[in-house]
Amino acid sequence: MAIIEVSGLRKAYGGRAVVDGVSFAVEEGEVFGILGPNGAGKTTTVECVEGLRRPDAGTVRVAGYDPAADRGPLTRLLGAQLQESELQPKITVREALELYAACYPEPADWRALAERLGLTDHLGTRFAKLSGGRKQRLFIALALIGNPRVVVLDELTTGLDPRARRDTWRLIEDVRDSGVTVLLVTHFMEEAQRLCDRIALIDGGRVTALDTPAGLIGRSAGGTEISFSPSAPLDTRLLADLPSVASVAERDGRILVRGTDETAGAVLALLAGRGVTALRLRVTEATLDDAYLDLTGPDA
Ligand SMILES: Nc1ncnc2c1ncn2[C@@H]1O[C@H](COP(=O)(O)OP(=O)(O)OP(=O)(O)O)[C@@H](O)[C@H]1O
Repeated sequence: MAIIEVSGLRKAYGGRAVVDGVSFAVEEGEVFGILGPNGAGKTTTVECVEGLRRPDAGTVRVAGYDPAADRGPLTRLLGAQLQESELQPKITVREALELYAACYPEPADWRALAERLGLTDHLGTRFAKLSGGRKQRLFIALALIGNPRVVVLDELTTGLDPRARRDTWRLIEDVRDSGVTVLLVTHFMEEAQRLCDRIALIDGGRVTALDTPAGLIGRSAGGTEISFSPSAPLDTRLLADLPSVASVAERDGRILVRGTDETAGAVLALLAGRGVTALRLRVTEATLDDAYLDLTGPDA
């Protein structure tokens, strides 16, 4: 069942449409990613979902509520980590967690959240003195403190070091496993590939592709690339005739075959049938990075 439904969403600033007919539905319990170039309209879209901006046209529903009109119920069911958030400079981590926990009828255990996010040793530190990464972790904790059904995370791990980023991914997986729906805006392909069940690519204010990470990768022109040096002369037309092969090239005695994830098996079977060995064989799979570059405009 869809818990977030966005349909024909439009938003213009100064007469310029920055979100121009965006539609998608997020199923309850999934991690749904929004990817796209700078200025594509991702934050504006999720801000309409959070009720922070009022759409010019289209509808947004979160668990059946209109975020722009039903502020009360929305606050109880949706937690948000904003892209550029600030707190009072003098507030300590403990005070912020206690203050936010007090705003919700059934808050999460803030000490457990602080522990999970590596903030326990910094409970007495004032916000202004926190490093960028610790501020980010505090905002994630505050997004989760109301025990939300839906959490919106905008550039979740920007500014985190690689270890903190991986810890945060595990936290998000735990959050997802507990049944919370996650709407995630990110620029990190590895993050999207690991965490997201489905991804909407937004470019120029429109959804240009919506699929699973594997589905998007499958659409990439790169596909799978197999390269090898044949142990004996081989007629490359035989390779080109294989059903899953997109192209075959020969360079410096090496043969380069592009195709799908079925191509490597087909090529190796053909070689085996002819008694030819693939020397120095390399198989490279396209990544979400390749798919992203193929599927978004040149400004990406
Ligand atoms: N309040 C505003 N007033 C005028 N223009 C705005 C406002 N907020 C955003 N914009 C413009 O709208 C466009 C879309 O912005 P948005 O923040 O939604 O993009 P984004 O995809 O989240 O980008 P990024 O990846 O850089 O965060 C940008 O050109 C931005 O400059």
